[in-house]
Amino acid sequence: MQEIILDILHNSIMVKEKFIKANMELIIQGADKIALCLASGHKILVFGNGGSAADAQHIAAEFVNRFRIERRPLGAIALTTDTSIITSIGNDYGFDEIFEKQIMALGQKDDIAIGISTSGSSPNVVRALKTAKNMGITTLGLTGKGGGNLAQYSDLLFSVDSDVTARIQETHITLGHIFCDLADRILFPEKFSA
Ligand SMILES: O=C(CO)[C@@H](O)[C@H](O)[C@H](O)[C@H](O)COP(=O)(O)O
Ligand SMILES: [Zn+2]
Repeated sequence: MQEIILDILHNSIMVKEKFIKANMELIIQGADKIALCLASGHKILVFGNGGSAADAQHIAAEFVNRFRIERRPLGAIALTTDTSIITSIGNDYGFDEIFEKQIMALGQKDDIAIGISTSGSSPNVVRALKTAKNMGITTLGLTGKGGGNLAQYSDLLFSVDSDVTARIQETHITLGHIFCDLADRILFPEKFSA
């Protein structure tokens, strides 16, 4: 058992480290886009299924409430939380449209859509990101190896080189925290000076 635990830990560290070192510039570019979007009064729309739905909510909460510094609330909405919206769209149109219709309702040009799918092939995430791109919304795809169908609709693609869902998710939430930290530093530099 101890060997298994240590193997999971080691793997989690390796996957994260490899991803971050290989994508440093891309990560900074993503944080810049997020900061610019929020500075201009636009918002982040974030969505995914299962563990990635939890990640979407976690990331939105950091922006709306706070991360590590005291600052004004920043605009972010997880499209995974309103059960009336999700069940009515799912019931009347189908599960594949639960995020897409919310993007159509809430999204505005120059917002940012963050679609999270470890396989890159969840139809509801792919459809929403495609529609967002067509609406002039900047699209960030957080995915696993290769990026699947999500890749073609992602202005910036954050593809984690692993095929283990849990390891990919662990890297995604680390990336989410890095985005929050960097966006705060770009938006509120005075709060970080000594
Ligand atoms: O958290 C986990 C597995 O770690 C699961 O709940 C997982 O998120 C679900 O199976 C999702 O439906 C997988 O979707 P996706 O990441 O391939 O888009
Ligand atoms: Zn999980």
